[in-house]
Amino acid sequence: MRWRSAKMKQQEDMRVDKRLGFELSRNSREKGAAEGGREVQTTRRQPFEPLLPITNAVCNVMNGMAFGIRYSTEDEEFLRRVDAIDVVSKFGTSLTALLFESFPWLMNYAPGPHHKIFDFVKKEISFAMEEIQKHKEKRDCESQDIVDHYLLQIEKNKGDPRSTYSDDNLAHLILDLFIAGTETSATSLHWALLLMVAYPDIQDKVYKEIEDIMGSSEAICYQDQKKLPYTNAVIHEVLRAKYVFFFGLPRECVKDVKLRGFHIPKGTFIVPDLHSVLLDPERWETPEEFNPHHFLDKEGNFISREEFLPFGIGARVCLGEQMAKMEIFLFFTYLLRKFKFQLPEGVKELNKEPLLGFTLHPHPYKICAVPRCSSS
Ligand code: HEM
Repeated sequence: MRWRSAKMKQQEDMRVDKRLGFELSRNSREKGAAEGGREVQTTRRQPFEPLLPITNAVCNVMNGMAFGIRYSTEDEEFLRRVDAIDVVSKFGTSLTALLFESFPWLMNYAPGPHHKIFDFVKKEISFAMEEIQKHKEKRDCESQDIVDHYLLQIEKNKGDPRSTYSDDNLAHLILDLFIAGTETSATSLHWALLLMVAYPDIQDKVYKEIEDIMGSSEAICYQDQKKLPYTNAVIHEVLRAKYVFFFGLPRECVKDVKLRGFHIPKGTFIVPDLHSVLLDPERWETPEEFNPHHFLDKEGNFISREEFLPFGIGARVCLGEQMAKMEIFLFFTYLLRKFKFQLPEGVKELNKEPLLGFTLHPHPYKICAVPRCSSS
């Protein structure tokens, strides 16, 4: 089966059975994200680049969700896998990958990084296959992670010739989740810390709100975002102002469509431009500025905006939207409560422009994390 059609089929599986993955118990996701936040923390006052600890933490949350395993961030196997996932994600969002999707027969002959990628993919798939096997061997336990839930579906659909549930599809589906869900969330958090350093007043307001509302001892859970309107607005504004994709995922039109007078024939490739919505000057008061007030009313209450579409919209909206929102909220609040992030001595400012690519990363930067008195 071709790469693209195989991917669609596995994601369809996820949507068909709502209990899979994102309907897993909220507790396990929250616990995972909070533990991940702890891994990002550093008590070093020395300048450090936060991307690696953030990526490790996000990757570990995914490991927990998919396989029910958590690694020590020193673990060599874990670091090898994070590296492989990073390489595959970067390839998956590159122009070479788009070319490969469009002309697979041609790309098989062309030299380029995609040949190396296949080795990484094979290793990740065989890792997933081993984990699936281990899960099968101890099937007496309660269903806890994506593999457990999916294996249950394979069993239930045994004998149905139309069923697409299989070990192979499961392994590819998990790889897709790692690719779609690691770099995106990690990049958003990378932007969030940069912006907090660039706008220390906003950082202090977030800290004050968390301290005033939550106190310093209470653990924060995802529902608390309702009690923290300013913090919630800041996170939404990070996702809007520093949107992580250069352009949306390409889609293929499956039938002739008429849209606002335009005829779009079946088979047309559509590349959505979500920046046109997220930075629309007719919709946002100060589209180019980082301004949390886009999501606050005059009384300081959080307001949802229909123009806020970083996860897309419609039938193929981001599958991990809820998980990403939860992860970013929990990591962000955990870190801002523990540390004041600031520029290293002698550094005047950070570059707020993105590096151009399919995913829009900040330029590499270093910051200091100074423990907050009440939580150190
Ligand atoms: C800040 C974080 C994230 C952003 C901004 C984001 C954004 C998006 C966007 C714009 C799409 C395309 C939607 C469309 O075509 O209409 C998408 C698709 C997808 N996302 Fe995310 N995403 C994020 C995190 C995640 C996470 C954490 C996961 C999984 C754990 C995930 C899994 C997926 C999958 C599987 C698809 C393909 C869905 C399909 O084709 O039906 N994403 N995402």
